[in-house]
Amino acid sequence: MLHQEYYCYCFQKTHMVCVSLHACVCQRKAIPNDLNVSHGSKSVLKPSSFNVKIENKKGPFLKKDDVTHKNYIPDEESERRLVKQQMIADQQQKDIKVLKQTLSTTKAGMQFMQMKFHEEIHNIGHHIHGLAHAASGYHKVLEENRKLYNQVQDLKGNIRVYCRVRPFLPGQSNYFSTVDHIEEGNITISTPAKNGKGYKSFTFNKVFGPSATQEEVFADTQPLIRSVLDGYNVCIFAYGQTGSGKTYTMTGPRDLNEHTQGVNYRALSDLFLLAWQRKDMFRYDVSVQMIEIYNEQVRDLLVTDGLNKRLEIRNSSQSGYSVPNASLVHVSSTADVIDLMNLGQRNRAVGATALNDRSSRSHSCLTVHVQGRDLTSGAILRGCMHLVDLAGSERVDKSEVTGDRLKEAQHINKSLSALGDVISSLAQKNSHVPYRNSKLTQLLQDSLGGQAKTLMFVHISPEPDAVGETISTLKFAERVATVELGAARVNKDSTDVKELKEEIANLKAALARKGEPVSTQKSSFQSNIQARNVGMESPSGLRKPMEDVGNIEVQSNSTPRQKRQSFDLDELLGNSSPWPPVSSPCQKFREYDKETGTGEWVDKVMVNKQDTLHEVGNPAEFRGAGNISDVFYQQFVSDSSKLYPEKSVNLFPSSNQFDIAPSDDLDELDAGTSDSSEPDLLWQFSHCKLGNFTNGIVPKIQKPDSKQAKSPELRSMITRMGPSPSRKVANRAGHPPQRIGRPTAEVKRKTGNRK
Ligand SMILES: Nc1ncnc2c1ncn2[C@@H]1O[C@H](COP(=O)(O)OP(=O)(O)OP(=O)(O)O)[C@@H](O)[C@H]1O
Repeated sequence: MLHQEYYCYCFQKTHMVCVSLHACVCQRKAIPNDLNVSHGSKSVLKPSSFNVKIENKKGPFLKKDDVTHKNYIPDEESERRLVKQQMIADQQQKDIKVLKQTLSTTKAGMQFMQMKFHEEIHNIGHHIHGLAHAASGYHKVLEENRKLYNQVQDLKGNIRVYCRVRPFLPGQSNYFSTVDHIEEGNITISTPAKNGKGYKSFTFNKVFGPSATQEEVFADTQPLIRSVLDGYNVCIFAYGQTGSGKTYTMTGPRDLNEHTQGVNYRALSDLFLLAWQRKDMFRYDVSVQMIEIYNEQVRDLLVTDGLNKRLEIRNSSQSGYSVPNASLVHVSSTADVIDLMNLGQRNRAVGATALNDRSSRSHSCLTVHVQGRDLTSGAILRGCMHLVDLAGSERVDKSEVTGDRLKEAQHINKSLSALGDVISSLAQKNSHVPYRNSKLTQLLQDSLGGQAKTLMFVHISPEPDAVGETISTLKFAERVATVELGAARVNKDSTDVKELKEEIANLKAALARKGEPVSTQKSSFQSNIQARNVGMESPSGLRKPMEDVGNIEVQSNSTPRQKRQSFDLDELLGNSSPWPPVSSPCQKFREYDKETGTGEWVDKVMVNKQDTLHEVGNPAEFRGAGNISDVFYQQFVSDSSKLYPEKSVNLFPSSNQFDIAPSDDLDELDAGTSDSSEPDLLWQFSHCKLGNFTNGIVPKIQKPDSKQAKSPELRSMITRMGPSPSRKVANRAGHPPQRIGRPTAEVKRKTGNRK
């Protein structure tokens, strides 16, 4: 502003100077005539070239007489004129001086302005540079924000949602895409509207455009997958309308190569790589299951005999497995995985529809179980990863399916709508979540409502005629993104907890023994081991399903009455042999475990609740569980070789199905856990409420006698039980052995509260 004023001022000055100069020139024009007249040939003022020119111009018009005549002008007059001219000359000198001054002031002003101008240009340059810097940092900040947002979501446990847009297929090159633009986590879809075009934007954790490669997609998924090795449960599922690219993302195209491999292959390769990198710290065992849900039936995709067993989905918190009867195959290299997946893909139900010539007609799930043993602390980490390729939703009028295909489509749509209901309930934080309405939601129960890290790939097709499905798919995905699972938790067993679990397993084995005649026990055990070995050594390399190998207790034909008798402590103690070295059964188990390489797939809930154990439980009380195990051990296992191997077998999840002293609580718990909550098994064990040992772990088919848990024999036995020899040393160190019966009432109350 200041500069502008100054500039105006200078302009005015300059203008004035010009006007003055002009006046001066005009005056000067008049001078020569006067001078000539007054002095004749003696001119007072030296004629300038200008004057000369004027003179010359005027020359032809001046006559000789005029000049002569003028010589007669009186001196007075000429003097007066001379003075006047002198005055004019003086005045002009003054004006010139002023003009010179003005000129120099103007010059200075101009210089000042120039300087200011440069200064300003420089400042603007700086400013622009700053803006350019800020602009370049803007994307960095955006990226940072996205990361932070993801971290916050992780903390809240939100389901992550990545969106992927399929490119046009060959032959569709002249189609218009409905995807208007993609920016970071934003995707805008152009929709047909009454008056021209409308736009709808959606925000997700990440959006992959049509040109995104399999490698790029995996790079953003890798950290999640890697956390399986750290003991987290992970679920990645692909959702979208039929033909939108779900199988492509999860598995890859038909002509599979290193570049086109999907998330499944890359995930397992990466797990092996990481396991190898950590080999000095951890020893990992990786096993794989692959199933599909076809027309609401669960089928094993890793069968080689072509037989289709009917499989059941269980709450995995009870056994560590969602589908315990499905083949579980130990894998130790990427090549193993590729073989298995190829087998699974061959067994999968696919069919041609008008929308996809190789449409998946089932939901497939590849489950990877990882168990890591910390070589220094002995702690066990257990992670499980579901990689789910859902069948695509389809409008049967478009897919033009009939007959079997139509039936499949109806099942697919029904189960996807059940998934939608579950998501809605979770998003609204309803107390009841209808997981039971479909096999798919039962399978995903732990991943959608548990403490897993869950990622959904939502797929969309870019074709204009799919825009309706695209919008509804994206709306569903936005809803999924609002579901909070709670922060994911690591499944980690400290060595203490591991020991306690082993003792619990021993106890269960002993209880099982008590109710069986010795001959039956032996044959039962042998047949199971045989079954196991057959599974291990089968040419296909596939293991026998878990239920076949670990379910000795279930096969027990002992009656509840017989079991109840087993709790008579006097009888137990009376017949007891000396304390065996306590380490031996566990040691046996470990050796067996090493041999088979199967690992101890133990109940997830037990692990998850170990903190609770430390918080609320009296360690001495907890140790009591070991006493029971030891007592039974003495009572029934004089020949330890008969028992120990079985104990190791019992450590497998299906051993949880052992039923001895169920209570009324059981049914409630079972019902309660069926939909959303998980039983707190370890907590119950930790309080040595023997009657509760089987809570939540008995299959419904074995209807329990609820009275037994509260039998007086059992109570008295618990009350009178002393510490285990294994814990005697600890007890002697200043602590009197604590009786475990005393806190029963309190324990009962706590157990009740937790339900
Ligand atoms: N990102 C991609 N790049 C190249 N081709 C792709 C991509 N995604 C999908 N395709 C191709 O699109 C077709 C349909 O993909 P795909 O079979 O994976 O769909 P889908 O969602 O699994 O279908 P459905 O639900 O019917 O099984 C296939 O030919 C596949 O190769």
